Amino acid sequence: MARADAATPMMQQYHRLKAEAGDAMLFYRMGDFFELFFDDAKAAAACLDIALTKRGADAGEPVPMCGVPVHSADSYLARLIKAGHRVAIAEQTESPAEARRLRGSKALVERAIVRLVTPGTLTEETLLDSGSANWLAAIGRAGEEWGIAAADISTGRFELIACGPGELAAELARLSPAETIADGQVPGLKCTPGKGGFESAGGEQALKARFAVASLDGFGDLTRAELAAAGGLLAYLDATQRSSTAFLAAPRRIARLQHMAIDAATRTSLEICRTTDGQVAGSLLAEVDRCVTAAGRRLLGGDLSAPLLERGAIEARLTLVGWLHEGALLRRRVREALKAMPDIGRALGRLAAARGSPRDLAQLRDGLRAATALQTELGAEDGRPPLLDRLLPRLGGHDAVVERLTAALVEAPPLDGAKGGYIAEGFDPELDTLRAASSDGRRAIAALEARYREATGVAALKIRHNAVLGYHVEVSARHADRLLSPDSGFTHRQTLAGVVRFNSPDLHAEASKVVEAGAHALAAEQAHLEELTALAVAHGPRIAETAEAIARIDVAAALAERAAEGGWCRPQVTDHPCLEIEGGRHPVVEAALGKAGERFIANDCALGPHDRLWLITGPNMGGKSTFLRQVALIALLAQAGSFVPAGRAKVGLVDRLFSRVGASDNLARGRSTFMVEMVETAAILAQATRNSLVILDEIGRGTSTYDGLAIAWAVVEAMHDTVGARTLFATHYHELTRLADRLDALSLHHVRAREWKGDLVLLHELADGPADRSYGIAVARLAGLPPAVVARAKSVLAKLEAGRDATGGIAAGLDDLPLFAAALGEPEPAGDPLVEALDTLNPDALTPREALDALYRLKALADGRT
Ligand SMILES: Nc1ncnc2c1ncn2[C@@H]1O[C@H](COP(=O)(O)OP(=O)(O)OP(=O)(O)O)[C@@H](O)[C@H]1O
Repeated sequence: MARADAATPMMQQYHRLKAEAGDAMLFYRMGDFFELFFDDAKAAAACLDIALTKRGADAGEPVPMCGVPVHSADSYLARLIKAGHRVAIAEQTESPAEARRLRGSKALVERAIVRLVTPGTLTEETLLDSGSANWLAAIGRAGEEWGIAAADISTGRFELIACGPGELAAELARLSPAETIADGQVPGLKCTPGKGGFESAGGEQALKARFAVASLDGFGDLTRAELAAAGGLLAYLDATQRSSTAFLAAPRRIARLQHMAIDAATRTSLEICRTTDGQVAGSLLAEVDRCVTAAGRRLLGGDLSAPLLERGAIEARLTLVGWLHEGALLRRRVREALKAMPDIGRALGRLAAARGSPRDLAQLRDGLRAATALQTELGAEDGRPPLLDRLLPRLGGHDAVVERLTAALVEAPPLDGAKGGYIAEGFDPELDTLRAASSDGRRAIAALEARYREATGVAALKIRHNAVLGYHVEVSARHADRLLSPDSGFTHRQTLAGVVRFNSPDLHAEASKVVEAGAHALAAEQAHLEELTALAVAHGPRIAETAEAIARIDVAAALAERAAEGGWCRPQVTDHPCLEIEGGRHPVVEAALGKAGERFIANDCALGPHDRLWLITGPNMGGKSTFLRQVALIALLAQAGSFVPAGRAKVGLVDRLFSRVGASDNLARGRSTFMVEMVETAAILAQATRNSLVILDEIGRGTSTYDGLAIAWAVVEAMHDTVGARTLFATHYHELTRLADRLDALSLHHVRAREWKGDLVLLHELADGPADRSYGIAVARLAGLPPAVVARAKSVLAKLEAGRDATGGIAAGLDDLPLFAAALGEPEPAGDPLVEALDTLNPDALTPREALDALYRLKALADGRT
């Protein structure tokens, strides 16, 4: 392609492969580089910040091109995948020498796409985050039923989930897949098109073939939608992996209603595994995580994303955490042992995907050996919890594999198998002979060097080796003459600045022996590598079980550690819909305050059938949001099987958790946030049950005062009367506190504040009853609003309050409303001009200057009225 050659055979081959790659970028292997052409080159050069060049021509136009070296391709791949690209890898499937031998001197090397790299089908360490699972999710459908097949081929986990139309989004939110595929569009979801196979009969066949079973009964009673999803998943894995088979353990069926339902908005709002801006740091996961293994970290993320619903399973986890919590010494020993364990789950994933290295085998050897040692150690402990007794057998049973790997491998094998040197001495006598021959040869060459030095009298003569010349004699240019004479026995090979290189018959003979023995030794090692890999993969399902058991023990020990560190308590879990927390704290806020040397104020909460809705008022910055979230997080932690940041906690099982924050807190999202808020509130009213926990933070404040109050009012009534879920409702609408007179199971609470010498002191302490006043102006002053404005606002407020008292306030008359009266839909009474003027103001949209003007206008209005 170096010259103007319209459709060279190579370009034809490129276009054919590119057509096959479809919308994926094509990495076209040329020697030591992967080259990209045309639009791929432009996009990749921009994304990777590498040089875009032009080369040759295609159809008369120069071809844009860029390339990445093969040896560092992984890091470039990682960046492209992160940026949302998919990449097809076209490898040379024969060597140039073979091509020439078969099809003549100008023959083009054959190439084929060996793999499609997509976000959900990665196995390389460098492309993956060690601390989180990497799910590929396929969505199947049969009538009204939906199914999800999810695989993490980096560890072989495989889940099947049946769900109804309304549950799909929440299940996917739990998995948070790196890639979601479907056959066509799924409303409300971003999916990549799959590679076909999304139908139940084919899916059933594919599953049977994959796991070599005659019947799928052993996997549970799979729905047609699940089978269709599995079909699509397996077809996609085959299409992307091509030259190798992705590792999958037998599918695990995730039963419907096995987990607390948490929708995507709630996950975001509670910042469970990531903060609102996508970081792990600052999330609940980061604050809880004391795992010492990457597998433990992945499992903990999964646990917090999917709290359990079954009391027995939760208690089993809590008992194990409790046991390790009490046994501080044992916990330390266990954690020390775990810390040294390699990530055998991912090592196995790489080996199974035929991308493993000798080091991965050594990791299995060391990891499995350590697992057996841990089994013995824990097996000797008294009073083991039942969950541990179920885990222990899974840690062992690897003796034969470990023995074989121990005999076969050197202690610390290289990451790259290409150069050999990983099979231990004494494992294979033939290999040892070949190695001896090669090292004899190298010794002979060393002897030859000494002999040549003597014969030529050139003390600085050296025998060197490089990839182009192989073994050769090298002398400095000054001494070259002695070797250049025709009868010297040396043949000239190369002259460089300063040095001249030669060959000789003796050297050639010895070198051939070395090279030949070396090549045979390498081939022998390669054969062993393949055989050992096959052995490990055949043993794979058992290894995957061990990896999971290790992760479970790590998570339990980590949670015990976290509890000990923070003085957390074991929650009591009950089926009764209550939520009693004494001395509860928000783990993330507490840690942040702790770093700044400040103390977190613990608060209590007591929700039950007769007091299920708490209406919380109090000043801005008073700690309302923090309190709401800490209660939700404590319930979530408890059901995930963790101790909780409280002095005492009793948690009635929560089937669904909802958290919503009023629109004005989310202005950054830039959509009609009030609309979003209302849609989400509607979803809660439709989905929450008596066993749910709902936290609503300033719902209704994204619109005008009257509308907002009216909506908040109606939502509180509906939560109380119809839904009956345990609810915490934080609001600035003091008018809502009147609802307490009418709604039996509603109680009033406030975060305390005090004005001291004219300054506002926020106590962050929850107390019974409504807040006495709103302190908005005091907070504004705290925030540094100019004294003149603060003073002016105070006098406006005084007037407003006087007006309000005279008319009965903006909620006047609501007391007489029958519940859900149609009257709520009627227009508001012709209002006070002052209130109406206030109503038209949107503080978020005002500049300070406009705000001041507005205050003057309001004041003028008020003056006119009195
Ligand atoms: N229990 C507590 N102990 C100590 N500090 C707290 C506590 N709760 C909250 N805070 C501090 O107060 C800040 C504000 O809390 P939060 O956002 O919960 O207030 P808010 O009442 O919801 O305010 P707004 O009404 O303006 O949204 C927090 O960032 C934290 O620093």
